[in-house]
Amino acid sequence: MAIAAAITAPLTTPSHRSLSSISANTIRFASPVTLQSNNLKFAAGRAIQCPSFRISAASSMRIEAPENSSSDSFLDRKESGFVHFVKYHGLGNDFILVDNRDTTEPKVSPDQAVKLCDRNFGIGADGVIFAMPGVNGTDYTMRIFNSDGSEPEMCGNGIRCLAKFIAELENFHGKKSFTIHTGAGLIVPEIQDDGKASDVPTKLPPNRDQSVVKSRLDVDGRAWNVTCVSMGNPHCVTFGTEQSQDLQVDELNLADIGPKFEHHEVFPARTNTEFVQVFSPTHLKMRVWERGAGETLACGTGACAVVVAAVLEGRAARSCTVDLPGGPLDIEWSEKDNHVYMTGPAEVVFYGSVPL
Ligand SMILES: N[C@H](CCC[C@H](N)C(=O)O)C(=O)O
Repeated sequence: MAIAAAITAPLTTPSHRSLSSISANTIRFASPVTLQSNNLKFAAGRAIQCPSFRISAASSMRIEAPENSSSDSFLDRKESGFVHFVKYHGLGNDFILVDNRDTTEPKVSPDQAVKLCDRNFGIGADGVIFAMPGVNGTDYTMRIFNSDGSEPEMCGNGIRCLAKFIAELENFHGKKSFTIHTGAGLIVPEIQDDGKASDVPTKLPPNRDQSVVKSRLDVDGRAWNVTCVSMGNPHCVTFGTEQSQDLQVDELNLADIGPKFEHHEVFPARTNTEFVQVFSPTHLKMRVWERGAGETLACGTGACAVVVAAVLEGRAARSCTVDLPGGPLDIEWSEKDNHVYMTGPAEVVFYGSVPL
């Protein structure tokens, strides 16, 4: 079941609308990319302009709700003292999804999320995602806690799982659209009953066309070249050091180097870090150390950040397959509409109830 999902990270007001496309096989999101520079102060006192990509998804969605979903489904159970959830994953980047549509308060606290995400003493996941009531006129809101309890702005694999979760909860069939507010902006999935995904581009205000690529960042005594982008959440993409641009990602000790990037003083909100190997201009391989989650098997926003950074560094074409430890994602940064498309799976793993 291949699902592609969108990254939406409008720079500015949430007034723009974006659409995502979901089908039983493929969700395609279209996201215009604009560049904006952030000023970061490096330890050496040298400020670098660090581009932050803003992406706002705009396409439409087709979902085939599960045939057997019924009104008395498991998800309708409401015993007090328990949280009912559905475990989903997108390429092994796995999440506990909670129906939180009846309250604006997450039913699971950040501390409880840490416990639930524990792979030995809990359910086990990279994060907890809530389908919550909409705000400012949107149908739903997505909130997410990482497995360390921190709350990121956005999650690419997670939004694909959430869209499928909502379709099941609402028993969607036929043409249908709904809006999801996220910490990085709006996604408006539109279900097409003809199975087509139409793309409604979102117009983001032009940003300063400044961007700095392959900047030097000293980490752990080595001078890395990094391109930093925002998908609503922060990403630091590296293809290697000033000494060697031929990174062999499988040889990296991510548990050692990952936290040194994540907690580097130039990243006041911490960062997700993608380490990338280029097989060809259309085939990249990455490993990711996620902010607040550590090494994960996949990172949707990270894969998008990697392709945009690779294009800017002249290393890749605009359509690439990105191999992650959990599997491949197809990413396209469209020259035509400046959108980024991401295609990959989102799967239900199991249903469960947990006492809190
Ligand atoms: N840990 C990330 C959020 C999840 C992003 C990733 N799982 C994705 O699929 O985009 C952060 O703190 O920004």
